[in-house]
Amino acid sequence: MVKTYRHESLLGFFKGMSFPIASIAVVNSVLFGVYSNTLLALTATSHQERWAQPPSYTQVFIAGCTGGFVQVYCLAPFDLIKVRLQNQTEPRARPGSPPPRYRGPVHCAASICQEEGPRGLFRGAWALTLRDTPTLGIYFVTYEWLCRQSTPDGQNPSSATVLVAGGFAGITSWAVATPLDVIKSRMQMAGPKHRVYRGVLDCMARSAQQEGLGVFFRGLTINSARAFPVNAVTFLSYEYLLRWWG
Ligand SMILES: CN(C)C(=N)NCCC[C@H](N)C(=O)O
Repeated sequence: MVKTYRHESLLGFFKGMSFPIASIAVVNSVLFGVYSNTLLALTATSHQERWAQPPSYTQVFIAGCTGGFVQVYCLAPFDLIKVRLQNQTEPRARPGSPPPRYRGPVHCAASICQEEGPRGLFRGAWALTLRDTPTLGIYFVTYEWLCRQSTPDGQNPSSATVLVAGGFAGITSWAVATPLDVIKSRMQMAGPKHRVYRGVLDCMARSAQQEGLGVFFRGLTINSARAFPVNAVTFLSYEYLLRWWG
């Protein structure tokens, strides 16, 4: 934090923020929409009946994995641009200094398309699929399990339960996802001119060889600190929106 502040001022902390904001509504709608509809197809019970006739954990896991798999293809380009902008550490342009490689999200997207072709926007998508498919299964199972543990059978969980269960589901999912998150970000940073890795396994092996196993847990603390409030609010919004409109 200190280094980022000294080098890039407060603005350094907000780098790459506009794209995640634009994308989060779309990505979460796809994730929760596919999850709910898969659960509906598997159990034939609506969201209102879900706490009275709870689905099995296997059904929740399959629905979560399906949601995770589908949302990757909306998330991949936004995530790539975020990672490229966040890793660009030049101070803000001063008169006379060379401009940064990417001037903003739109310029970043256009440069990637120009230099790497439109498929370049999906660089790292395979690693993202490996990260998100099982992780989102675990995410929804953790949430369901925590809600059921602290709610009498057949009743809707309280808001406090939803907040705590959502927060811990977020932390658990990031604990599981962090090793592949590290690999995914490394693969996204490699361009066609600097293709550093031959694939996910090569990236894993070389990162572990060069930096030790600790490399797979980089960012875990900050991801977990962020995950609790973000996912508490995400699940509370999901539950209430479906109760009102579902
Ligand atoms: C890769 N992982 C850990 C997940 N996709 N976890 C589910 C939570 C997603 C939520 N939008 C967040 O950013 O925390």
